[in-house]
Amino acid sequence: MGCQDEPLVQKVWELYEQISSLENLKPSKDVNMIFTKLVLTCMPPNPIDVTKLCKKVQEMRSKLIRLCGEAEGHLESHYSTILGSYENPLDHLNIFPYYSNYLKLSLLEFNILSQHYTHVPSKIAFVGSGPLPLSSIVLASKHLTNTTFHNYDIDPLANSQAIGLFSSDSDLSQRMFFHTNDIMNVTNDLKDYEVVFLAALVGMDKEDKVKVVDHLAKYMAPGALLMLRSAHGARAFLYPVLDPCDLRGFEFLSVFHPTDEVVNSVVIARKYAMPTHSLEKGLGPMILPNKCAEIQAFNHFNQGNMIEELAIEDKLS
Ligand SMILES: C[S@@+](CC[C@H](N)C(=O)[O-])C[C@H]1O[C@@H](n2cnc3c(N)ncnc32)[C@H](O)[C@@H]1O
Repeated sequence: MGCQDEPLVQKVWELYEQISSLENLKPSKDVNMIFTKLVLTCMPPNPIDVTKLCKKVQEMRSKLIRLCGEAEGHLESHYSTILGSYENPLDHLNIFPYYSNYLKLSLLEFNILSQHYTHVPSKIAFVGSGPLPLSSIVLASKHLTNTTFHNYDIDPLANSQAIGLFSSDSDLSQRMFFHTNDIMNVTNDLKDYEVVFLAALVGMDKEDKVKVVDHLAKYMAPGALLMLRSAHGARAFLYPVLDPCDLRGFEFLSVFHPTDEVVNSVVIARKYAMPTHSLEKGLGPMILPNKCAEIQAFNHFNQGNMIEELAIEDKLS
């Protein structure tokens, strides 16, 4: 499979060259047009497996993911500034071009969470909330209306922009908290959260993202849920991909690959109830996710979207 001979790879490569030659990635007609083309080019069905691409294309992919992340940050900051100028910012969220995507993504995440968590979480952490924390806003205002959200961002400017959006909202201003910190420096506080969400742009490649997941596995409470965003098919040109075997210390529960305009795949996993070293002695449930090769995934379809769960054979008994 593909180096630059694949038509899709050629198209993405052309767009990458246009993006990397832009003067800057701040929102403008040209920037918006090129990124819209890129997102449409990567829309399913594009069953490309990016792990099988040649080295040159892999290098392009990791640069493109970083460029997309930079552009997303500028886009959020731009609209957060505009929203912050309104008297009631949260009444005008629909000025953000991808607001409807967040409505769909947050509904999807809430539904998947509800399948694995029987009661309403009281405290949630959102890691990588950004200058426009739409995931937390939509989840808190439309789905988890009694839950407190602790938003973490490494960028103080992102948090100061985000905080400015809530002052006029009597409900959310009491339930949204912001912490400026690299999540890798947050330790004991992580055990307070029943659910931790990990934004797609925390960890810009698999290696960095796995480091964050390992850190969360070390400090999250046993049994707590991790919801993270990945990508599938050609959308892996836009975001890093995490596989079940990357979730060391967690029991992989499921991954959902949307086929509509929601770009991110949604992964849910549960922190093992006991330290993984005791699991390896066969004292706990079956396979550890890091034994990838021994896990067979099976897919079943739900309204055209693909849900992957794992048929885990008992290899330790
Ligand atoms: C652009 S936002 C996207 C999230 C989006 N606003 C949402 O609601 O889903 C991603 C944010 O992750 C933050 N980030 C990246 N690495 C991080 C880290 N190690 N710790 C905390 N925040 C991080 C970036 O500063 C950025 O603001």
